This record gives sequence, C-alpha cells and structure tokens, in this order.
Amino acid sequence: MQYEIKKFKDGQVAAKIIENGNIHIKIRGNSYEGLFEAAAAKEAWDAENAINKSAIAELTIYCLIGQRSDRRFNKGESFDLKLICNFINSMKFDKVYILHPHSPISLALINNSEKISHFSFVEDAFNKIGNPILVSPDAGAYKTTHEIAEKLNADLVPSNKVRVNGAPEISIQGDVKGKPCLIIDDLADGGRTFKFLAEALKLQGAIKVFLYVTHAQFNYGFEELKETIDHVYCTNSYKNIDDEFVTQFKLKGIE
Ligand SMILES: O=P(O)(O)OC[C@H]1O[C@@H](O)[C@H](O)[C@@H]1O
Repeated sequence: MQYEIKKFKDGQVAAKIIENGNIHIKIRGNSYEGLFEAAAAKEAWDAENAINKSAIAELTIYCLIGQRSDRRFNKGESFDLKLICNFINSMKFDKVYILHPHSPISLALINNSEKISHFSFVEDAFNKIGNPILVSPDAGAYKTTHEIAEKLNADLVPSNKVRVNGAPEISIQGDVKGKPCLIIDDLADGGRTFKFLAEALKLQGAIKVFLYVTHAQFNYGFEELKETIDHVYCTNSYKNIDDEFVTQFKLKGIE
C-alpha cells in the first residue's frame, strides 16, 4: 500500500502517503466514505508531488456508488450520479478506471475515464460451467453480452420483460431446451429479476441456470435466489460473500 488511512472517532478520514512516485489507488467506491478516503490520499499525494510533475495518479473504482442513478428520474429530485462524478473529477486523477459500469453515462461524466471489462470473469464462469447458453436479461445488458458471446463463440438468447395486457411477462427469444444457461448482468440488488427469469428458463426446458453479475450486492432476497438459480458467479466489487452457492472472483487491491 502506498498510503495509509486513519479514521478519527468522529468519523473524519485522513490519509498519509508512505511511498512516493506514481500512485494507483484501488477502491470499491461503493460508499461516500470510500470516495473520501481516495480524495484524502490524492490530496496528500498532490502535496508530496507538487514539484514531481511527471508522477502519475490513477484511480480504480470497482463498484461505483450511484451508477444506476444516471439521470434525474423526476422533477425536483437530485441527479446523484452527476454529483458523485463531479466529486471524482474534483480529485483530478490522470486516469480513472471503472469496472463494468451500469451505463456509459458514468464514463461520460468522469474525466479521463476508462472501462474495465467484465469479459475475463464471464469467460471463467463459462469455462467452469462448460459451454452454457448466454442469456441477457434485458435490453440494457444485451449489447455487452452480445460482444462477449461473439468473443466466446457462445450462443446468446436475449430475454426481456414485456407487458401483456398490462401484466409483466418474461419473453425468452430462443431455444434453451436441455441446455445449461448463464444469465449475465451488471448487478444484483435483490435479484428478483434473475429469480423469475431462471424460473421461466427452466419452464422452457433449461437443465440448469447459473447467474453471473459483476456487482453482487444482494441487499435483500439472497436466500430466495437459491430456489431457481443453481450457482452464482460474481466479483467481490461490492462485498465479500462466504457461501458455497457463490463463486467470487477476487479483485486486486481490495480486501
Ligand atoms: O432485480 P434486482 O437485483 O433488484 O435489479 C437488478 C437489475 O436492475 C438493473 O438496474 C440491473 O442492471 C439489473 O438488470
């Protein structure tokens, strides 16, 4: 570690640089406190490197807080992602890497940003399962999953939530009979989307249904998922999960 974080009893965070030169700060970034820790480290680094103009400062954010709030949803409400990205921009990093952002809006709002792809994690899950059909759960996930399917030479079945006579229904646009399926998406908040999709896939003959999400939040409904999903693959971008139902790919630089 190139810096240390100290926390005061009142909640204040402070940083101390312990190694000079280039810095690469890697954080979950899934809390306001985490972002403030990075800001404190960058402020301390800036002061140390005031005359070393060639040193580079990079930030990796694995699970950007507020990434789904990528617009002002209703009049009078705050545009949270814009606020968060403005704060990140105020740190003035030379490069900011974001792992599998929910939408391209985060990348557009953050200066000098670059996406880290989730491809290698999906590839790992794909190989462990043994050639499953890839399933994109909604229009938002279709484009990136299509790119991954091309690279893996895998079959892709798009699915969507549609309204039939006003009631939500899952439509699966392909044949999954007798095949294992791997649903791929960016994040699971509760996972209801995936629980019902897995049920629908099994009703159409899928033999097993696996789930890959980069950001495994599971803020609620985790146990319910086990009813229809056979196994979950994810990273530890949001939190560490210790459960034999889950295989977690560990990211560098976070504990
Ligand atoms: O079903 P839960 O986990 O609540 O929500 C996850 C879904 O909601 C979307 O924003 C995500 O991209 C994902 O498709």
